Amino acid sequence: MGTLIALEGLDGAGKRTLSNAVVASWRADGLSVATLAFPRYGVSVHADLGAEALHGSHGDTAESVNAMALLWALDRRDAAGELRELVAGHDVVLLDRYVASNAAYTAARSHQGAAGPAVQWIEELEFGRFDLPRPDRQVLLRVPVELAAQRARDRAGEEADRQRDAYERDGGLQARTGEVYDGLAARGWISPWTVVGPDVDPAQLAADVTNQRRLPSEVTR
Ligand SMILES: Nc1ncnc2c1ncn2[C@@H]1O[C@H](COP(=O)(O)OP(=O)(O)O)[C@@H](O)[C@H]1O
Ligand SMILES: Cc1cn([C@H]2C[C@H](O)[C@@H](COP(=O)(O)OP(=O)(O)O)O2)c(=O)[nH]c1=O
Repeated sequence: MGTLIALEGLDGAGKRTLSNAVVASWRADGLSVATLAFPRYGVSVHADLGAEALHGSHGDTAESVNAMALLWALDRRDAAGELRELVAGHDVVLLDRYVASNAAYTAARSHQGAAGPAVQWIEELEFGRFDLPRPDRQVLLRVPVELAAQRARDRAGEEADRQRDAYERDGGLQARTGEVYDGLAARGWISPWTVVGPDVDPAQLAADVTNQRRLPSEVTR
């Protein structure tokens, strides 16, 4: 059994970039690592419908906080079996966004905090009803909202398939989402959190999060 780690943060925070560097560091240390990014665009019809809604399709779907959350949650539900297999077969599984993304964005869209009913609903839906594996640790890449927004704008300019969606254009939503993430980390929602900033050293983070929970393969060695 490996360690399941979820990387969380705002749009444009640098999750994908940090994830690549942390994975490279683990692999250099000889660990077997698997990665999965949510939403699983091009794999899950639910994820694709969600993205299309965020870019203006499917009528009023994107206006519904709960409809959007259900689409992202259904994507993960379909991945539950694969996730369990990945955890069984690797030392570390790193997820680029996981259930906390739904908790943070859903609460923020509902103008609620980290201890409010939206977060509770997501917890019961995804970890309860859908029985998704709980992450052993969650890492919050905490960057100033303006820096994340600037990076999302830059990326939209550089990559034709990364045009900013309705959430990314909503600065107020991003700021509230950042506050909910802070609250989730402070509460230790679901599992312990590690909070890092934009200047984090990926190799240090890689070492820290795997040392904080000794890998089962080390325990049996
Ligand atoms: N540490 C960093 N310093 C400078 N630019 C960065 C850094 N991390 C990411 N970026 C840039 O910011 C943009 C968003 O990063 P990305 O990793 O795609 O974010 P996310 O996955 O959180 O949305 C990309 O254009 C990326 O090249
Ligand atoms: C995975 C996930 C994402 N989201 C949000 C975060 C983003 O604003 C948006 C799309 O996810 P994102 O990872 O940012 O996709 P992209 O690479 O296309 O920018 O959906 C949720 O609200 N709940 C979720 O469960």
